[in-house]
Amino acid sequence: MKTYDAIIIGSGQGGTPLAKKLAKAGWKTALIEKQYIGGTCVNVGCTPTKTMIASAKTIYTITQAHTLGVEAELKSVDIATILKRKSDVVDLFRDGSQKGVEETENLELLWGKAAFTGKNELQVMLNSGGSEIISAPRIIISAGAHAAIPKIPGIEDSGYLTSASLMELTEIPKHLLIIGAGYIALEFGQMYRRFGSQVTIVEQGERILVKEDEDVSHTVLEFLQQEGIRVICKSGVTKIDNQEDYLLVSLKDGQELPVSHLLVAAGRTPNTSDLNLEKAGVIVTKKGHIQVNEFLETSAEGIYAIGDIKGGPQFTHIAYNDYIILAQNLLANKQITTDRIVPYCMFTDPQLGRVGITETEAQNKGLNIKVACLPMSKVARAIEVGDQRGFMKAVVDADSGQILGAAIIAEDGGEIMSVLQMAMLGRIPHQQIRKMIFAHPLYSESLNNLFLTLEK
Ligand SMILES: Cc1cc2nc3c(=O)[nH]c(=O)nc-3n(C[C@H](O)[C@H](O)[C@H](O)COP(=O)(O)OP(=O)(O)OC[C@H]3O[C@@H](n4cnc5c(N)ncnc54)[C@H](O)[C@@H]3O)c2cc1C
Ligand SMILES: NC(=O)c1ccc[n+]([C@@H]2O[C@H](COP(=O)([O-])OP(=O)(O)OC[C@H]3O[C@@H](n4cnc5c(N)ncnc54)[C@H](O)[C@@H]3O)[C@@H](O)[C@H]2O)c1
Repeated sequence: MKTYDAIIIGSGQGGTPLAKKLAKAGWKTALIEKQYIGGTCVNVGCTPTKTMIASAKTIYTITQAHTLGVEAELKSVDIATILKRKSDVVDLFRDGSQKGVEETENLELLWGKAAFTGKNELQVMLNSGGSEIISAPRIIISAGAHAAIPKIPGIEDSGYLTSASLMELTEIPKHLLIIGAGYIALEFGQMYRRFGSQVTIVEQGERILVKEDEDVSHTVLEFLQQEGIRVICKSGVTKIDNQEDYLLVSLKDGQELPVSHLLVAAGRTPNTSDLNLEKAGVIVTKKGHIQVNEFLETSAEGIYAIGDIKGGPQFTHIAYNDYIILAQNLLANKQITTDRIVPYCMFTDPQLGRVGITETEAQNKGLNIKVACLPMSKVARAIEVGDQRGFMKAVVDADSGQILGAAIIAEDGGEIMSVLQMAMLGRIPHQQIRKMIFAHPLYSESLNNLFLTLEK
């Protein structure tokens, strides 16, 4: 049996840098990966989607060009070239990451599937054949999640797509029906609508993005509908009939929709079921996520979990930040916790940049708050570039002036949100941002005016 100082299962955006960091600190480290270096983000998540969304944005820009006095015509959408460009970018990121792993001293990359055989022991079913038993006093589980497939009669025979397989489809769907109205549904829905698909989104909740404030969810719905996307909420798919050349999708309200393709975007299931976690004494939650404390420690001593597999917000920057926390705790005996401000950005167009608490959450907690709001139609930069969709909103503590949360729906909403995130971290009150100097005429400059609304 081979022994290491640390073993990491999964080479995502937390697992890979952690493996390199521990190895560089002199720990004999093994990184186990069953498929591709880079995990979901690089191979089938953020990188390919944002690359393809750039093509969709170009289509939109062409269709809007006349409003800026430019006559332009969209001739065709070349999905083969869009997919090729996407694959090239993925390869670039993946290869770079793999090279980095292979060149790191003290780090051994094992291609295969890991499962626990004991407390500190794993069996790796090697992709090259055979298996290996390895052990370490520290094991970090970073094995991610996969698309959840709801149990719907007929779904198995429907040839349904997930976010991963849709990005391999060499045709543009005639009519794409999407189950779910979360980030994946909305990003893909808008992208494929712009590519030319008819798009219908079916959501079980009472509205899209149900965790966001109602005004946020309403504004996002509005700009999606403006592009001709149909959104059906408080509904669900009850049955799918695979007809000869189309799918007949039945909805809860009795509607029957003939569609060409089905995308399942109904959340993600943690990759815990094949890990034999019970052999190591690692407890999972009812939803199958690994239970961790604020130090990312599992119920078993010496075993940690980072990224999507542990539940909570599922973002690349969270997996990466988990690595930052754990590396310091393991290597420098620190006691850093996961108590952190969580930013995120949905890459629709306009984007939804979000950080901290929502207005509704603040109200439910009984906090003494003020809410600043500014429509993008009052933002100089938005007027100049000709895209006035969306608004900026910030929730502030009425007593201290500290920013508690923000939602920015705007062309570069994520970047503007990040400015407010920095203010939250630096504890800069809104009164100071109101008078702060920003370069004119940036979007961020309008944070002056956003907080001016609180003085009126
Ligand atoms: C379509 C899509 C778009 C997204 N866009 C964004 C975005 O724009 N921004 C953002 O922040 N987040 C985005 N996300 C979420 C983000 O991709 C994830 O939160 C992030 O990748 C999670 O990283 P992770 O390391 O926890 O898991 P993963 O990246 O999934 O890595 C887990 C790795 O473990 C490997 N593995 C699993 N089981 C085993 C095993 N038993 N043995 C060996 N290896 C194993 C897997 O092959 C995989 O490589 C998106 C997700 C999707 C699906
Ligand atoms: N820009 C980004 O950061 C980004 C982009 C894409 C994905 N992601 C991450 O990927 C994860 C997965 O995304 P997602 O959109 O699949 O999940 P999600 O959890 O964000 O949304 C799933 C939606 O599907 C609905 N749903 C579930 N089952 C359903 C059913 N049977 N019928 C109808 N509706 C149903 C849910 O009510 C929910 O609204 C997210 O947690 C997100 O963090 C992030």
